[in-house]
Amino acid sequence: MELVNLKIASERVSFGEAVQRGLGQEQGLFFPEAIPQLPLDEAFWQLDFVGRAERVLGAWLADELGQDNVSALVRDAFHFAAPLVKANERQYCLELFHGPTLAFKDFGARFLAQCLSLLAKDKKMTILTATSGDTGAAVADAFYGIDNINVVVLYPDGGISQLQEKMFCTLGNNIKTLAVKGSFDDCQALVKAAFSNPELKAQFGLTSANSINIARLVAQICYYFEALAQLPAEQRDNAVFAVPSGNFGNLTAGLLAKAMGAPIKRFVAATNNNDTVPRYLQSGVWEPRDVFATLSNAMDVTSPNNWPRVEALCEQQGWPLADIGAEKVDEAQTQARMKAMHAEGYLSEPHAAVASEALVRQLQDGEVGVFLGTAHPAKFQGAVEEVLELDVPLPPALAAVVDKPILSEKLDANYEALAAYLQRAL
Ligand SMILES: N[C@@H](CCOP(=O)(O)O)C(=O)O
Repeated sequence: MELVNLKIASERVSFGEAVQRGLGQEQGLFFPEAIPQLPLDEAFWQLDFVGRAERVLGAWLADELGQDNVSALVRDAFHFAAPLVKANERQYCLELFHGPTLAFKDFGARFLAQCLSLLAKDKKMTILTATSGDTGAAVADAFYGIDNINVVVLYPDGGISQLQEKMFCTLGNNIKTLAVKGSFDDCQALVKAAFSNPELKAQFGLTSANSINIARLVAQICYYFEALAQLPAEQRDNAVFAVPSGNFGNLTAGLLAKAMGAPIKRFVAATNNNDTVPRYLQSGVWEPRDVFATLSNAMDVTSPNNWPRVEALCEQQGWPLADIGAEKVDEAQTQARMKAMHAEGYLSEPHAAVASEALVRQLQDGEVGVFLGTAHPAKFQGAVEEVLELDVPLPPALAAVVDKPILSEKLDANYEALAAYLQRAL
């Protein structure tokens, strides 16, 4: 697998280098030069999730890492299910929240942790990561207690749910958390600025665990094939995927699955009021606005990091960008959809409701909708209980942290403050 820096075409790296470096020069994202194809015979669809993921990731990585290593990484990373659950007559939810931190980020974060332990062995490293809610917990869980790796997570102070915060800001040990006085976009910009300083990068062995990191994305490809495998075979060619979108890593992974041959009919990028992409696809003008705080806070992102990869992939594959549907779902529409889904017998948190609403608007005759359930409803207990007027019990992973104290430090949203923190704390 050779990857090219989308900003500096002469910078080409292997998968192993890309994973350890995170981001290329001039903050360029690494992008695969060629997309491997998968033979999608009936035997492939009959495999279990882990067996299928071994094939999917083997197609990308076996040449470089060896298929035995790839299989071992997959088996250690993916030990939880991704069930496809019928939400109503025309829509299924691909529930990606049955991992240790109850969000889809567990797939990518755990696979990245496995990759780094294979590739970097005992090298001292620092994972610098920005989160709008779910990435932080998944990364913290995946790297907790690993001796040679420190994790520093930046999140918008007051911008994530209390339970999301409890999941990664109460751990201590090698997990350091910074409540930044700013938005998620500020956090992400700080992380990228740190990667752009070669001395700082070398001093601390900085790398990223956001979807900047290609290991996160290739892992996420696997569950798109899983959804198709679980659909009734006669519906497999008519599936429209609605992806709750913040940083657009999840949509990028879906497009990569399609480029590998997954028979996905089309995608709908579903955003909340932070609608930079839907506006861009309408007007052709890229115009991020100030962040808007919503119930679906993990999608409160106005400068989605992965968009250059989406554009590069569409160009590489000859797909018109306009083929990607995009829907903005506002707060009232999100709440109305949560209520409608509950009446239909499905309990949803706000992010999945945004995606389900996008399907309601976009599904055409003969199509079947799959929306991604990116987080467990209990992670948004407050919002779900208020909107649906019911009690949401906490699963054990949340009950275990709910009474623990938050250990985060506050940080001003400026680069000097972050650099000084790293010098002092690591
Ligand atoms: N929505 C994310 C924001 C970071 O996205 P990532 O996929 O690039 O890690 C979150 O929940 O933290």
